[in-house]
Amino acid sequence: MDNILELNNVTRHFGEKENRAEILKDVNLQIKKGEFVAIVGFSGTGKSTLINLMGGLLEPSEGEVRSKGQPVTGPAPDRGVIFQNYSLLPWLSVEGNVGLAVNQIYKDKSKSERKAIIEKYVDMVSLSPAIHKKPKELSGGMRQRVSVARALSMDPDILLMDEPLSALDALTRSVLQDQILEIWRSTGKTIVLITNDVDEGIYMADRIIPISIGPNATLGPSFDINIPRPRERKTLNKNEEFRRLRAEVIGFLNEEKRKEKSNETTDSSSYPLPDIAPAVI
Ligand SMILES: Nc1ncnc2c1ncn2[C@@H]1O[C@H](COP(=O)(O)OP(=O)(O)OP(=O)(O)O)[C@@H](O)[C@H]1O
Repeated sequence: MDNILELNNVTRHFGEKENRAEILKDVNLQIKKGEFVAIVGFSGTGKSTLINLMGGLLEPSEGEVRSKGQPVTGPAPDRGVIFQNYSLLPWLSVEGNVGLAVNQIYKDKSKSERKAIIEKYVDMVSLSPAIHKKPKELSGGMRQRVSVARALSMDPDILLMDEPLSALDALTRSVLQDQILEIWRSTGKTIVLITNDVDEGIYMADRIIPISIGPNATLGPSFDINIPRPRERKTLNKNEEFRRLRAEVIGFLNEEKRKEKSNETTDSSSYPLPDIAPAVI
């Protein structure tokens, strides 16, 4: 099967000369249509940079991103991005926020057709009773559902999710995990989920890929998750495959942390002496 999304030797830095920061290096990734891939890593390693590259919101410094075989040169409606911070317009209702995307994509449709599309996606995330509410009247989980509905309303082939659930409490988080899984199952979309939670990645995805710690962060090995669906949340941590995968992915991440620490201690320039006067004995 052809890859719907491909990253070939992608490198990305920010700044120039003494301010140059090497964030990602030689990132290679192939994603098949309909796959659910989770990318997991520590904070600040370059996960958002990676999703922005996939979404066409950032350009690679080297290498290329391809979507359905074509080079990605900017954002496009077939790649919907869902951000961690919801990014809703506070003065618009749920209907208005989802409508922004719908009006942009379905310019040729009549007002009533567009209204029906908005309602369909608001319903898909179970927010119909709150359709006229403004973001400040919604909980964090509800706001995130609005941003999911907004991304879905453009009917993208690929949903790129940048830690969409990390600001939510555990209970809301698990409800939304299941809602996203149901949307994935019923629509057949391809999903890339960035997360800082290994368990979440294994519960939801077909594959989980840890990302190393930068500078020059890159993707680690890809672990296939051979746990039948639907996965039973309550008994998952007793599942042998779950435990093995969890140990391997956490093992990779811990080893990364250990390497980072040992680099810090051998590099005296990044290990300044404390600014205190010696004690008089
Ligand atoms: N536009 C930018 N200019 C300069 N540096 C940037 C820019 N965007 C990101 N960075 C740097 O790149 C590194 C990776 O950032 P990124 O947001 O991709 O990490 P992350 O893994 O998503 O972090 P978190 O999990 O905390 O959201 C950070 O050191 C950040 O300061």
